[in-house]
Amino acid sequence: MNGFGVEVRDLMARYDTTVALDTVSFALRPGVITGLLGRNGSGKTTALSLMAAFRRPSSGTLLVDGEDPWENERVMAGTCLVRESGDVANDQKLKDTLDFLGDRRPLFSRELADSLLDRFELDPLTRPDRLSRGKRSAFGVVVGLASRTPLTLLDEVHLGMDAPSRYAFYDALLADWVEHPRTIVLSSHLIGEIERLLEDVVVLDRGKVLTVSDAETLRSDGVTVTGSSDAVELFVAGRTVVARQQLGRTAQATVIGALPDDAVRARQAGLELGPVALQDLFVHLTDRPSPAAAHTPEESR
Ligand SMILES: Nc1ncnc2c1ncn2[C@@H]1O[C@H](COP(=O)(O)OP(=O)(O)OP(=O)(O)O)[C@@H](O)[C@H]1O
Repeated sequence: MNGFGVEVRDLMARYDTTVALDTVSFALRPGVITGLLGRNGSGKTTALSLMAAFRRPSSGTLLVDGEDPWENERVMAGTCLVRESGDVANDQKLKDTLDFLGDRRPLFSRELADSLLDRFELDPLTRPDRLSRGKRSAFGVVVGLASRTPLTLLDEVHLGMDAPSRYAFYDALLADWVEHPRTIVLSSHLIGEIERLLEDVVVLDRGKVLTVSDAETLRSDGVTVTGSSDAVELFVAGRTVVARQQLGRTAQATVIGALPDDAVRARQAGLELGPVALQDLFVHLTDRPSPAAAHTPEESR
């Protein structure tokens, strides 16, 4: 399998008095696209910065391709972290940055970079500080994908990009990963948009690991039930419903905790079962009801 694996054991990261990661353990499978998900401040950027050796852990073990990444030339040359800011020299022409990366990164593809510049309508002779926010993000995407590093870490890189550009990014990422498999970590709040790309998922919450799973197993924990409102309500009575939708007389409810006889019961009731959106599961997993709201019945969304 191509790509670097990552092993994280009892990892702690502190900023003065703030504990950003609290004895966190998980592994990233080599050659797999993993979603690193979590609410604001859950520790995603910190975790990615540690993997890219931008920071040192306070304690614990972090291995990238079996080695400590800190000041490790081989591992650092094989790792590319692109953050929301783009992580590129602002005062250099895009073309010069790409020339520099082409010299420095052995697997860098200038052909891919040029085709992505075209796709995102980026002028190679301009500089990042003259670009709009979305175009600057798009250039971060160009750098991240064209580097083809064995470990590619993309931290909210799509911020500011409009929907057509984001979808072009997702398509390009998937197409290039299929041709050149490598380990890619995607951090994003737009879970609905990226979920089709993700094979594995790590969910962080307040500096702790909430879930580590392959996306399919995670999804199989829930089910959507669609049909006439009354039948749906009867089916989900007493169960954990995390989302509801209503279209005329047809209702859809998303239930967590699939039961073995769900398929039979649904057929008998004339209901259709379907897969759960990762976004709904994520909201459920990371939900923190306020004390006042904890006793109110579940509301329709
Ligand atoms: N430079 C810093 N100095 C002090 N505290 C920091 C610093 N960077 C992050 N933190 C704190 O560490 C915790 C984790 O932050 P981090 O940026 O890793 O979260 P995140 O999941 O990437 O958040 P977001 O989704 O909002 O980008 C937060 O409590 C944050 O306030």
